Amino acid sequence: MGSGGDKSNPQLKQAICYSNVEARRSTSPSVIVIGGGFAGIAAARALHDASFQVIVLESRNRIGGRVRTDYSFGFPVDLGASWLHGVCKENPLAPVISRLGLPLYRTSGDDSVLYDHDLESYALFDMDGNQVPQELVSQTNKVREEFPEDMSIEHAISIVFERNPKLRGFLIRSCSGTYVEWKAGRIAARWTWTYGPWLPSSYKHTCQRARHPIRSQINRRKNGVKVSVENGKTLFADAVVVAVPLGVLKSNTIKFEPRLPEWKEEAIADLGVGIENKIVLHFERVFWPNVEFLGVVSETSYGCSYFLNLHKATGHPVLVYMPAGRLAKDIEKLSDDAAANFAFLHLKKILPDASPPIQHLVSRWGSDVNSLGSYSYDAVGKPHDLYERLRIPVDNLFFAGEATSVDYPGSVHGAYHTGLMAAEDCRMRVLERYGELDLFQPVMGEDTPASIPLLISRI
Ligand SMILES: Cc1cc2nc3c(=O)[nH]c(=O)nc-3n(C[C@H](O)[C@H](O)[C@H](O)COP(=O)(O)OP(=O)(O)OC[C@H]3O[C@@H](n4cnc5c(N)ncnc54)[C@H](O)[C@@H]3O)c2cc1C
Repeated sequence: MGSGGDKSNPQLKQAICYSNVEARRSTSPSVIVIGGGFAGIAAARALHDASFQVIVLESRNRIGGRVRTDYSFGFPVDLGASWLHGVCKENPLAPVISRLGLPLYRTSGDDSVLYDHDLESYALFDMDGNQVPQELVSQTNKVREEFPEDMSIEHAISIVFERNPKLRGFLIRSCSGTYVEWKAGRIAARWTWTYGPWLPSSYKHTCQRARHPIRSQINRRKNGVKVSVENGKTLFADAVVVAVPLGVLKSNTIKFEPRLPEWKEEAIADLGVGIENKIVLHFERVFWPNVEFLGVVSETSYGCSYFLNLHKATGHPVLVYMPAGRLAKDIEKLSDDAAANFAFLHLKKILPDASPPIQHLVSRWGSDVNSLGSYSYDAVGKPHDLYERLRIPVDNLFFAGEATSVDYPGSVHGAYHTGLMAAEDCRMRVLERYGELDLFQPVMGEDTPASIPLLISRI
């Protein structure tokens, strides 16, 4: 059995420097990017292209962050992100994916591609193994669309009950068992989450391989920033882009000197971080129905489950169990074997003849010190401007990452987009200081193709 646990390396190793020295003057500005996920790499790339000297500090021995593809089964499996949400509408990553010619596989429920989403692709079962009628599932989606204002998910579900008392039993169970539960009672129901095309051959293609460092103290100075990393090494630059996860910012692993302003600290404290994990089960053969998702509904949220059928998109006999919220947190306390067994027992409830998996992978995004959570979320009753507050620069410190994205929080394209925005803010600020506005290239290159057709297939 393989383990999907991310082998983090908190020890400082070495910094990676993107150097294009020939192309620069000796006065070319410098930036340190902390965090090599999509946000950090996007910022680093953009600033490098704008003639900055860029150092990326990354605490794992890989880049990609919450995008992680595992090949131990002999084919790619994503333990973090795998969907490109809203890709046909306004996903800023779409042109990158197109340029790389990566094939996409379309899954159900995207409100742009599949507005008439094909609910036949879902299969929810109750504890007796009976399939839950599809119209019950669609009611939850309908409520999501109707209520743009801030409200808890519990409240939203109660509205469905008022309107459709006969749905009561089923709805509470099916909702609490899927992605709603992981936010339940705590997240504001803004209903912006959409399901979109999915990239079966993994996100990894859009990252580059590299190895690097960190753990730090950031000292803001009038003329630049000093970053002291845990092995005693000190780096100086004109600016810093902080692109670590919100969970890491909350943990205070990175010290800011002087302290960040109160409004920024509040944003870090008040935005929520939720957990969702993937337990990937590799079987000898397929024995389940040909649907995209298999769900189990039950009286308690712990009895509910949600499996993604990778076979439909990849042809491999793989199911991905996706626990969220408190359940995900509790499962992280189990060993990999016990976690896989827990998922398998859920599967046996609906498919009693299921044969055990031959391999498994288990993610632990909540306890991994390099992420400390899976996604940011907007908590009920908290101010609505927290994502923006988290993004706003503080002097020569710039912030990027999914939790700084007003438009697309909790997503890869949100992270990517904020990386580009932070790079542009950084470029402008440093230019103000250098006073040579024509020296550097704009960060958002004009050569970005407006639209390249995406390769979206449906097997
Ligand atoms: C299970 C799961 C499924 C998901 N599914 C999807 C999906 O289908 N589609 C989608 O769009 N999004 C999805 N997401 C969300 C998406 O993965 C994230 O929003 C996105 O990858 C975040 O990118 P980021 O650059 O902001 O942060 P990260 O990718 O987390 O990058 C931050 C980087 O900072 C590094 N770091 C941490 N601490 C330090 C430190 N002290 N010093 C230096 N470096 C540090 C980390 O190692 C990491 O590389 C999913 C997430 C999870 C966990």
